Amino acid sequence: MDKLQIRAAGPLSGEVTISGAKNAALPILMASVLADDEMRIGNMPALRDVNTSCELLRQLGAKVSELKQGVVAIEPQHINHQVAPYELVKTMRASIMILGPLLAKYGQADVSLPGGCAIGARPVNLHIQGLQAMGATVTVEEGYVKARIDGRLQGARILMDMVSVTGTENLMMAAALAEGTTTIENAAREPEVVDLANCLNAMGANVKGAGTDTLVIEGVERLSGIYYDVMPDRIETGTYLVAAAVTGGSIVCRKAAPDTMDAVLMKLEEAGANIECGPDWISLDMQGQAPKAVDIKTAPHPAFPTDMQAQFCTLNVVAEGVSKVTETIFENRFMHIPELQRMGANVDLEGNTALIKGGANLTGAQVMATDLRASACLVIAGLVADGVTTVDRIYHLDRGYEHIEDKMAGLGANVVRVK
Ligand SMILES: CC(=O)N[C@H]1[C@@H](OP(=O)(O)OP(=O)(O)OC[C@H]2O[C@@H](n3ccc(=O)[nH]c3=O)[C@H](O)[C@@H]2O)O[C@H](CO)[C@@H](O)[C@@H]1O
Ligand SMILES: C=C(OP(=O)(O)O)C(=O)O
Repeated sequence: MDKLQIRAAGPLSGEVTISGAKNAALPILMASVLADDEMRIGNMPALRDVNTSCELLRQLGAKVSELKQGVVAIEPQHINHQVAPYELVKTMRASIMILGPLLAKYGQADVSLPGGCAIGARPVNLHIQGLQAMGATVTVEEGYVKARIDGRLQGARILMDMVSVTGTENLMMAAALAEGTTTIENAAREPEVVDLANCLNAMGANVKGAGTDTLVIEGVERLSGIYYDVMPDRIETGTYLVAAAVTGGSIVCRKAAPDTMDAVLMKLEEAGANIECGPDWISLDMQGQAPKAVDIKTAPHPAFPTDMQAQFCTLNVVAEGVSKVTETIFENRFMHIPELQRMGANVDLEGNTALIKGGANLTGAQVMATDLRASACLVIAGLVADGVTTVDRIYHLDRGYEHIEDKMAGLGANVVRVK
């Protein structure tokens, strides 16, 4: 199994090109099921989750091919099978987003229940309730969500109990081909939800309100295949910016989307970074200074994203001052703290809050990555630790970071993949 070995190599400097967003690419790949003809999706990141999604589409019968680097062509008209098996779903929870498109297009879908993961239980009750409100019969049998509808799904008013990103996306895709109007209240406002809505509208859908908490979707009878470029990954961008801040460095992120990153950029400025933005770039300069500790509380967009919480824990561990990091989205998203403690971090965990005393001199250790962003925060810690840090189980990282060792090396870091 691959590992990453990291040695401190001074402040990060230079430029890094940001990839397409995992969390936009995955729903857009699932949305291709809704099209009558070929979809071409560009700015597709080379990630394990993208490969898994392509494999899922192939298992359904779709023809999927990589045209050139970063462009995937999908011919959904060959789909002849509506089952998403456990073997694939267990490796990627986002597979649940095939449920809405398959049901809306074919009237049936059997999707393995994704189950929990390291960060929490992650139920899908809101996805199921929304489809039921649209007239579907949904049962859970032998670990599978089995959904059926005779004819088309019916537009409905759906009030989401909690803000759910993939729940909103699943129901938006289903509603795009439903009969009549669907209203989704308390919808997620994440930029990736907006990217999916833009893609669906380009395919011929009528989705209004994306980016607000109320979506109004007029169902249409058919959607066409189109070319669409996936938006830049704001979490990957944030990860490199935090890495630069932790090392007291100065970097530029190219092909980024600064307008999707307000909460993260505000916190980096509060930590002492000098941030400048252009239409598609962000620069960060710490002017050789160590970061200052910042309090963080995660919440749905536009507040601070849970997917950046672990990286900011590492920043706070080495920063000047004390800080409080509160996680409100997932019940178990502090699995990185014990690993950071093994490297010398000074952290007290109290329920959903980490109290962090900054200024730690970290030492390299063998650490275990338990989820995607936990892995990223350990890599960042390794950039300033004395000695060698070895991050194990990096298949988590490969789910969400394209060629992380190459991109880090481009910024002057010493990060090596060991087979
Ligand atoms: C592929 C993708 O886009 N993943 C992102 C998505 O995950 P995902 O869409 O799975 O996360 P949700 O927004 O659904 O989860 C938010 C909260 O709602 C709860 N919940 C969710 C659905 C449901 O039916 N019932 C329920 O109780 C969850 O347990 C969690 O506590 O948003 C998360 C929160 O921003 C991010 O961390 C993930 O990177
Ligand atoms: C939790 C994440 O992803 P997923 O929902 O795919 O598990 C993430 O991207 O940090």
